[in-house]
Amino acid sequence: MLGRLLHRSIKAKHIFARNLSLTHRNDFKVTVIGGVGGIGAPLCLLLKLQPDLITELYIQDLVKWTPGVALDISHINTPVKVKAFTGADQVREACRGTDLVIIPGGVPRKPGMTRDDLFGANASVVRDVAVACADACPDALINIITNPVNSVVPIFCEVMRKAGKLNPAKIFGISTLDLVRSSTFVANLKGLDPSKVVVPSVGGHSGISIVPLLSQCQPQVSLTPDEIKTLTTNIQQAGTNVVKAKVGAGSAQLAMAFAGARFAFNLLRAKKGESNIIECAFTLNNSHGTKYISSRLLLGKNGIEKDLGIGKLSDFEQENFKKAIEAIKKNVAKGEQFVNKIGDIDIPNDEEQNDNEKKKKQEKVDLAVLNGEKIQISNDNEKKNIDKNVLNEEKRAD
Ligand SMILES: NC(=O)C1=CN([C@@H]2O[C@H](COP(=O)(O)OP(=O)(O)OC[C@H]3O[C@@H](n4cnc5c(N)ncnc54)[C@H](O)[C@@H]3O)[C@@H](O)[C@H]2O)C=CC1
Ligand SMILES: O=C([O-])CC(=O)C(=O)O
Repeated sequence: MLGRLLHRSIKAKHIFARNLSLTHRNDFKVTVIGGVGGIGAPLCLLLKLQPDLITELYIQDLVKWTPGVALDISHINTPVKVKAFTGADQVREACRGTDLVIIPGGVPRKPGMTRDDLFGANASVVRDVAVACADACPDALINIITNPVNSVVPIFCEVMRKAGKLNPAKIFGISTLDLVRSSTFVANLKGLDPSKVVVPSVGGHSGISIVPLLSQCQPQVSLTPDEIKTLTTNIQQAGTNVVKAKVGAGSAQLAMAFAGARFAFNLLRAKKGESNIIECAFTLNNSHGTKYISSRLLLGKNGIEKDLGIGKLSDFEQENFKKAIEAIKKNVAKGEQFVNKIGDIDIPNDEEQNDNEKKKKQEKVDLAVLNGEKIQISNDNEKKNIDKNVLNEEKRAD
C-alpha cells in the first residue's frame, strides 16, 4: 500500500516536473541591434554571462568589425551561443524568431545637445527595426534603449500598428537607468547599500519628463525638501552630466548596459514564470493624460501583466508629473507624426525582401559601372587564396 502510494507520488512529481519544464522555458534567444556600440558591447557581455536564461545571443550592427566583437564574446566559456549579423539588411535575419530584441542602435548625444536633438538621426533607425520586427518576430518582447525614448517608442508602436502587429504589452522604452541612478544617489546621501534601495521613476526618459518618486523609496528614507529638490534635479540631469564629463566621446554606456541587462533579465525571468517582478518602463498606456508613460509594471509571461500605475505622489512629485506629461505629449506627437507622414507601411515578405536586396546590389553595380569604377567579383578560388593569405598573415603575427 505504502509502496503504491510512494510510486504514485513519484509519478505525480515527474508529471509536475515535466509540466514545469514545458511551461518554464529558459532557452531564450536574444537579439541586440547596435550590439557593437558603447552600450551594445558591454550589454552583450552581460547577456553572455546569463546562460540560466539565454541560449542564443544574436549581435547585429552596421560596422564591419561586428563579427570580430561577436567572436571575441563567443570565447567566454558559458553555453550561450553567439552569432553575428553585419549591416542594415541583416536586421530581419537577426530578429527572425527571437524572443527579445534589445535596441541600443543609433547615435548618442554630444555636449550641448538634448536627447530630442537625436530625433533626426535615430527616428528612421527605430522605424526600420520595427518594420523588420513586424515581419520577423511580431511576438517578440522589444526593449528600446535608443534616444529620444519618449519619441521613438511611439514610432515603433505606430509601425507595428500599421502592420497590424501591435501588442503594447510587449514594447518597452527603457528608463531603468533613471531607477538605477536614483538608488545610487539616495544610498550615497544616506549611507545605505545602493543595491538595496529601490526608487520608482515615472513619466518619461528626458530632462523634466523624468520623475523620480523619492516619497516611495524602499526602504523609506527621511529627506528634507532641499534634499528632495537637489536629488530630483541630479537624477534628471545625470545623463547630461555624463555627456559633459565625456567631453564629446558619447553618453552613458556602462551604467546603461547594466540597466539594460537588469531590465532584460527581469523580463525573461517573468517570461519564464517567476512571479512578482516589478519594473518601470515607458509604454503605450493612456491612463495618465498622455498616450505613453513610464509607470510601475508587473511583468509576466507575455510582457506587461498589470499596470501598477504611479501610486500616491507628494505635492512636489505631483507638480513635476504635470510638467512631465506636457513634455511627453509633445515628444509622442513628434514620433507619431513621423510615422504618419510615411503613409502605409509595406512589410515585405521573405521573397520580396530577397528581391529587394538583389535589386539593391544590382543597383550598386550599375552605379559603379556608370561611374566607370573597376568592379572586382572574386570567384571561389580567389576567395580561398585571400583566406590563405589572411591565415599566413595571422601566423606571422603570432
Ligand atoms: N534609454 C537610456 O536610458 C539611454 C539611451 N542611450 C541611447 O542609446 C543609443 C546608443 O548609445 P551608444 O551605444 O553610446 O552609441 P554608440 O555610437 O557607441 O553605439 C551605437 C551603435 O549603433 C550602431 N548603429 C547605428 N545605426 C544603426 C542601425 N541603423 N542599425 C544597427 N546598428 C546601428 C552603430 O554602428 C554603433 O555601433 C543612443 O541613442 C543613446 O542616446 C544612451 C544611454 C542611456
Ligand atoms: O543622456 C543621454 O544622452 C543618454 C541617456 O539617456 C542617459 O544617460 O540617461
